[in-house]
Amino acid sequence: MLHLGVNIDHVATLRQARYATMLDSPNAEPVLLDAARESEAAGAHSITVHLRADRRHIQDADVYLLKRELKVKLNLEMGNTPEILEIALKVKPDFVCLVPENRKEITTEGGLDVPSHAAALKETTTRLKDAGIRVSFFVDPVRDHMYASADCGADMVELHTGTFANAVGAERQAEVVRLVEAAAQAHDLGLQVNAGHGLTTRNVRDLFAVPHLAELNIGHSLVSRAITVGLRTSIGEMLAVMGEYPG
Ligand SMILES: CC(=O)[C@@H](O)[C@H](O)COP(=O)(O)O
Ligand SMILES: NCC(=O)COP(=O)(O)O
Repeated sequence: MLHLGVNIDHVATLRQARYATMLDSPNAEPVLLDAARESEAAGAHSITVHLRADRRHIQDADVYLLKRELKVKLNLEMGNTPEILEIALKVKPDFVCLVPENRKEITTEGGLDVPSHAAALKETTTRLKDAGIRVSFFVDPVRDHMYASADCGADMVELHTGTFANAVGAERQAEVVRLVEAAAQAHDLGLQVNAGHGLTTRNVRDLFAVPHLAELNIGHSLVSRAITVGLRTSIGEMLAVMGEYPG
């Protein structure tokens, strides 16, 4: 069964639009924990949050609160920096997904360059795994990056689907081929295969040619759709489509 990790970053984006950095201030809405609970009630298998260095959406206190209150597993996305690593080691989420981060980007623009940063990634992965945290690498569907992820000790890869989501026609088909090959390689290397970024109920069926998928992490489209139909319906619609995955 294909699992859904609901990314609630952009619930916090709306809260931060009023700079409600004091999470107990009267204008700190929407309440992130309410969104997490709605997601759980809708059938989310895990909750994903990205604690960015610039704290543009998720705040440190959110991560501690979610870890304490969630019934489902917590997946923390983070750049490989000493500051965020120390927080991860204190919070002890169930999973960490290491992602590239660029302060000026509007959203995550691609996967980690694993071969170029192998030593640093390996060291962080070891520290996280020693703390009992399963580690995922957010990667583009590139052969070398699958091998390098396994070499660094990652348990999982999350295949970056942003290029897939932005492509149309033949370009999307070409990206699907890359994702199919990368998923097969990662699986052969013993890595759990996840995917995410830019996925919607309109494009996700095109991804179903990719084998071995265990989990999709989806946020922006679910939160956007929730504005008109509510989070439970939005997540329910996605889970219904994901139920068609043949794997
Ligand atoms: C790594 C990733 O794909 C998610 O974190 C996604 O980027 C949502 O967060 P942002 O929109 O802040 O990038
Ligand atoms: N890692 C991808 C993720 O968590 C959600 O990405 P998006 O659906 O918000 O683009």
